[in-house]
Amino acid sequence: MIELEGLTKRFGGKVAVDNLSFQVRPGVVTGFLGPNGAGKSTTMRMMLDLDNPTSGTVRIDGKHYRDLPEPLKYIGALLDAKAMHGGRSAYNNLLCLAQSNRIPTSRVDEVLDLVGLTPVARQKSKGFSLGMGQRLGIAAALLGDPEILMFDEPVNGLDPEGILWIRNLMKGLAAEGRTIFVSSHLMSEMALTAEHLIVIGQGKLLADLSMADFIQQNSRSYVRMRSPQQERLKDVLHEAGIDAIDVPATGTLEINGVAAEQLGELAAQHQIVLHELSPQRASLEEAFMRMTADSVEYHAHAPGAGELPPGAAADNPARPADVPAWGAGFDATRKGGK
Ligand SMILES: Nc1ncnc2c1ncn2[C@@H]1O[C@H](COP(=O)(O)OP(=O)(O)OP(=O)(O)O)[C@@H](O)[C@H]1O
Repeated sequence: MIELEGLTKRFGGKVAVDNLSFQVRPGVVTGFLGPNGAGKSTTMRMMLDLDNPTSGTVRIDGKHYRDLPEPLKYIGALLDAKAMHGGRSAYNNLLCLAQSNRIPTSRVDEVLDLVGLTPVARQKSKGFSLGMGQRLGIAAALLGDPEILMFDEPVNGLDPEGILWIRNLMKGLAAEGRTIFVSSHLMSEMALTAEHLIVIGQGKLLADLSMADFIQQNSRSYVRMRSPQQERLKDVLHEAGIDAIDVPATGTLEINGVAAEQLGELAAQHQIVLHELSPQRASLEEAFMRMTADSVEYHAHAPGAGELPPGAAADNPARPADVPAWGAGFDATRKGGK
């Protein structure tokens, strides 16, 4: 278990982490999300005592990091895969870590095997590809067989097979009852890996909830309809008092707040042929973009480019102007702490 209480970090006048309080619980993979510059790495560094908080505390299994007798046996972390000594072999990098943390040498071969680096164990790590470097960093995190593991962007540089491997590894470690805390910008990957989410923006807590609740509360669901008798369908919907949004790009209609069953029956009553009748649920990416739209520090302003994915917020007529950017269902009282 990791517990943060009022954690704050200022760099000069800049507040990088702003009064963060949350817990990371064992037995599930907890995803850590936030736009660029939100304060994720700074938070993780303070969790590992690599940065001093301006105020607030982090406890690892109830203790401050510096009071853990052999920290690697409690918490393993992959923060920067390039932090390894390039002139040393993969084996020697891990051996040094093992010896300085009183971890049996036999564990070095075990973790090398676990991450698939045994064939290159004696090669200098400076010749490693990005993906091999990530695997070595993960091996180092696993060395002390810790109950808590933290990974900052662990799938960076990994190929699809490597991404699948780390996903299964993290899920497997969580299933063993360990605490797994992972940051990633790859929303599709996070959606497949994490069960719980902590979301921050400009250093502040925006959400602390399950993946399912996060998506449900921060995205709209709607029904998509397509018919070869589209104009007739629009008239029928209009007569029934149902608002349909025309999406010319896809030749579809989008309907909010009416069940697909009801729409299908209405079409059938009027003998309208349907080529599509599909309930839509937004992706984690859309939910994330909606929630963090107000706290993105660095916007790209390409001509004509929207800042949200298709269907989200600004270009989405379904989102009324008075709905806050984190979505209609999101409980604003959750902002800043549970
Ligand atoms: N050593 C430092 N000195 C001054 N400012 C810093 C320092 N480290 C981080 N910051 C600032 O603190 C804020 C949070 O940075 P941090 O790297 O923690 O964000 P992040 O969420 O990890 O971002 P990214 O997703 O881009 O990695 C940023 O505005 C950053 O510029």
